Amino acid sequence: MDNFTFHNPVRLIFGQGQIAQLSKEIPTGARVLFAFGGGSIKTNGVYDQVVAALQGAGLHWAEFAGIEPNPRYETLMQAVELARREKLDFILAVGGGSVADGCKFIAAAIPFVGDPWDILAKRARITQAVPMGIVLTLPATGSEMNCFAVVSRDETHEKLSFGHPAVWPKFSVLDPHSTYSLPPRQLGNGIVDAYVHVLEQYLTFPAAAPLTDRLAEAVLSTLVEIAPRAMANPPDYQARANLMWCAAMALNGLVGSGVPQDWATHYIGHELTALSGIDHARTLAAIWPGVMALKFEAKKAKLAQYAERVWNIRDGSEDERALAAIAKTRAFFESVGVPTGLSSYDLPADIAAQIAGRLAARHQAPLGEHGDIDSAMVKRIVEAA
Ligand SMILES: NC(=O)c1ccc[n+]([C@@H]2O[C@H](COP(=O)([O-])OP(=O)(O)OC[C@H]3O[C@@H](n4cnc5c(N)ncnc54)[C@H](O)[C@@H]3O)[C@@H](O)[C@H]2O)c1
Repeated sequence: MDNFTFHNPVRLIFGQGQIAQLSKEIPTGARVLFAFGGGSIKTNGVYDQVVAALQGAGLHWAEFAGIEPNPRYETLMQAVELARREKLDFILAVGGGSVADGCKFIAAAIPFVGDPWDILAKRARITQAVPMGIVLTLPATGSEMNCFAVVSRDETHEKLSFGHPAVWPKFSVLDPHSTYSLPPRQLGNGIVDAYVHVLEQYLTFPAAAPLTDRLAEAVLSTLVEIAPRAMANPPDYQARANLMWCAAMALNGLVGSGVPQDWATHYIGHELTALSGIDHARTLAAIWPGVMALKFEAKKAKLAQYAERVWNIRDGSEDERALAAIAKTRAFFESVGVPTGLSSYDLPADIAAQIAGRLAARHQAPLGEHGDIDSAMVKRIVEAA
C-alpha cells in the first residue's frame, strides 16, 4: 500500500426533506449567491424548497441562473462580477456536477488577484475562496464531496480542471427525490460516470491494499446491482438513494487511498468533450475500452480480480477472465443507454490526432499509472473508439 493522507471535510446531509437543513448550514447573516443551471429546479420543486430555507433563515440572496452543462468560463465570470458587485460572501450551488464545479471556480475566482483563467490554465496559486455549499440534483460526478472542478472555455475549446482545499464544499445536501425529474440519458450518464471514477482508481495493478480494493469493489457491485432499478420510471426511492451514495463515494478520496491511479480515460475524455461537446460520461464509456485494450498486459492481474469479485467470473485463464470482465463492463454501460464507442457521433477524421496533439502540447501526456501512455498511444486509443 502506498502512503496517503485521507481528509474529507464535507458535511454530507442525506435523505428526503433534507434541503430544509440549509437554513442551519449557511452562516447567519451571509449574503448568498444562489447559482443554478437551466431551470429544471423550478419544475421539480427544488427551487421552492431552497427559497423556503433561505427565507426561513432570514438570509439575503441574489440568484444567478444559466450555468450550462460543461460550465463555461465566460458564464461563470458573469457570476463572479455579480458576487463582487453585490458583496456576496457565500455560494449555494444547486444542480448537477456542472453547477457544483462552476461554483467552485466562482468561489476561487471572486477573491483572486489577476486573471482567473490562470487558476485553470496555469494552476495559479489560490490562497482563499468564498465558502460554498451544494444541493445536488444529479448523482454522477462526486463533485459534491471533493475539491475538484472542470471548466470549459469556448474561445479556445479548452476543458481544464483544478483542485484546491479552499474549494471543499462546507456541506452537500443529497435528497434522492431531487433526481426524480432526471431524463434516462442523464441517469445512464451518472451511473457510468460514477463507475468509471472507481475504475480509474482501481484498475491498475495489485498494490497490497485489500481494504481499498474491497471498498472500490463494493461501489462497483452496488452500481451493477441497482442500475436497472435506478433507471426505472416511476422512480424507486431506495435505488436512487443508493445511486446518490455510490456517486459520492466514487470520488471522495476513499477508494483511491493508498493505491496507484490511472486517469487516462478522463484526460482523453475531457479533450473529446472540449472538441465535440459529447457528454462527459459518454466520452468515458467510449474511451475506456481502448485504454484497457492497449494496456491489457499491465492491467490484466487487476482485471482478473475485478472479473472474479464484481462479475463472478471464475472460469478460464487470467487472460480470458480479464477479457470477459471488459466485455461485461461494456455490456453494462450499453445497458444504461451509453454507447461504448464513437461511431454514432459525427466527428472530424483527424479527431484522434487532435486530441493526442492537445494533450502533448499541455504536457498532460504521458498518462496512466506507469506514465507510459504517450501521444502515439493516445491516438491509437481514440482510433480504437
Ligand atoms: N468535480 C469533479 O470531480 C467532476 C468529476 C466528473 C465530472 N465532472 C464534470 O461535471 C460535469 C458533468 O456534470 P453532471 O454529469 O452532473 O451533469 P450536468 O450538471 O452537466 O447536468 C446535465 C444536465 O442535466 C440537467 N439536470 C441536472 N439535474 C437535473 C434534475 N434533477 N432534473 C432534470 N434535469 C437535471 C442539467 O440542467 C443539464 O442539462 C462535466 O463538466 C464534467 O467534466 C466533475
